Amino acid sequence: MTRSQRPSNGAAALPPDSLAFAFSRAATLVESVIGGANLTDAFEAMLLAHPQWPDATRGAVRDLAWGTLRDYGRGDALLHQLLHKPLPEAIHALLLVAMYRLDSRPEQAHTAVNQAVEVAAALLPALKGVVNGVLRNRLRNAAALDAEIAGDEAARYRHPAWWVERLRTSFPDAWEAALAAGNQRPPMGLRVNRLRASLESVAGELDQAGLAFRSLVNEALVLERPVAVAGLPGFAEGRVSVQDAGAQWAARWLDLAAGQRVLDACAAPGGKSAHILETAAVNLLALELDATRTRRIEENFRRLGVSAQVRTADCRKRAAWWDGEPFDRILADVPCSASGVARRHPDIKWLRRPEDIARFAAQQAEILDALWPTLAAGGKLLYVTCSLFDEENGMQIERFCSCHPDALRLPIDGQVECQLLPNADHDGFYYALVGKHR
Ligand SMILES: C[S@@+](CC[C@H](N)C(=O)[O-])C[C@H]1O[C@@H](n2cnc3c(N)ncnc32)[C@H](O)[C@@H]1O
Repeated sequence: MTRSQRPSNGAAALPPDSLAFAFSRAATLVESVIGGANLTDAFEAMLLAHPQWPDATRGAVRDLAWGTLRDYGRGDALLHQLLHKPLPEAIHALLLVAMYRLDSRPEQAHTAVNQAVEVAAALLPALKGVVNGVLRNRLRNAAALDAEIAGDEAARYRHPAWWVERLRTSFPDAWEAALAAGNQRPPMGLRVNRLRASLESVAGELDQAGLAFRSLVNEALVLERPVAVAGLPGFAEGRVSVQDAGAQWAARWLDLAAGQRVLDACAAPGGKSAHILETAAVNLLALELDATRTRRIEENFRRLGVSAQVRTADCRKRAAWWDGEPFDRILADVPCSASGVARRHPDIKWLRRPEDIARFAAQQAEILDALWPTLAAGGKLLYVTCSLFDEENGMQIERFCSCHPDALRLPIDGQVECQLLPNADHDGFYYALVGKHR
């Protein structure tokens, strides 16, 4: 980068309530993710450094960064057509954000171009003409450019080509709908804490607050429009929690009864553990590898008025946490590719590599094999991922059952297994239930 191409700190001088300011901050996040950073961590660090930002600024930066990264496959392909030589990373990221805005708010196209040029003027004045030219070119030649990238799968489906191929193979009738749903903003699911409220009373509170919702068969509620948690009636008092509707099957399918010994082996932030405790008076041990995340389980339990033994431990190292008493139920909600929740974490789509999936699968196999001896004869283990990839799901459980002759596949809702694909109601999850022979 030459001296005139080095970003100045001029973006700090942009008015904080302007679209230009939101563009510049969203572009910083996008640039970090392209460089390999985790989007949520980068955003949290940004907010920590700028506690004075009003909610509207935080929201605008978040919407632009998340939206740009959901659409990154398309933006990247378009820039490939529009640029003749590489630009500094900050300007490249700014163009991606501005192009996302052009697509999502076409009625404000000219404002978007002007605001992006202002950011460039503040960052790298020598390149403001380039930013202006690229964006105007995009607007002028929209149809031709769209035709040019029509054959590019990552652009068309806004997911990496290898990801598209895996879904096409696994779900010949549903892959396109799953990818399309994966590009939408995620729904906001709610769980009612039956120890403190009824479905009817929470429905009444939501009505009173003017929050429209729908109820699903598993008694999860889905808001028609997501709101900030602070604006959710009953949240602070522990009557209601935010939990995706797809995650609310775990407590049901575990077939819980009072007095059972239950293990949640990978528990943080504690959503499914809390649901278990709200469902039946069981004796629960919640394990979590990461001590910071263990604290989130404890905070959630306090808010909801439930209690259990919570420990920071690696569930694969049994000697460190198991007292030798078998469990009647085990929930193994294992770490995974998170490909079923990529619309909540769009950086995942672009940071994961195909070879990462085998690494997750190996880790999941280790966890399953380590937990199996702790399950009582006649007990049940529910295996859960938020993945759409067979290696982490059906293939994993088939491998497990073929290695453990005392393992027996049990039906879930009359099916061998349950693969939920992302849709308007819930994220993507996989469930399999395994029993142990008596
Ligand atoms: C999918 S998340 C669990 C979500 C949680 N069950 C819920 O519903 O709120 C997986 C969790 O497992 C933890 N984890 C990963 N490896 C682990 C291990 N070997 N032992 C215990 N926890 C582990 C991760 O830190 C992460 O918090």
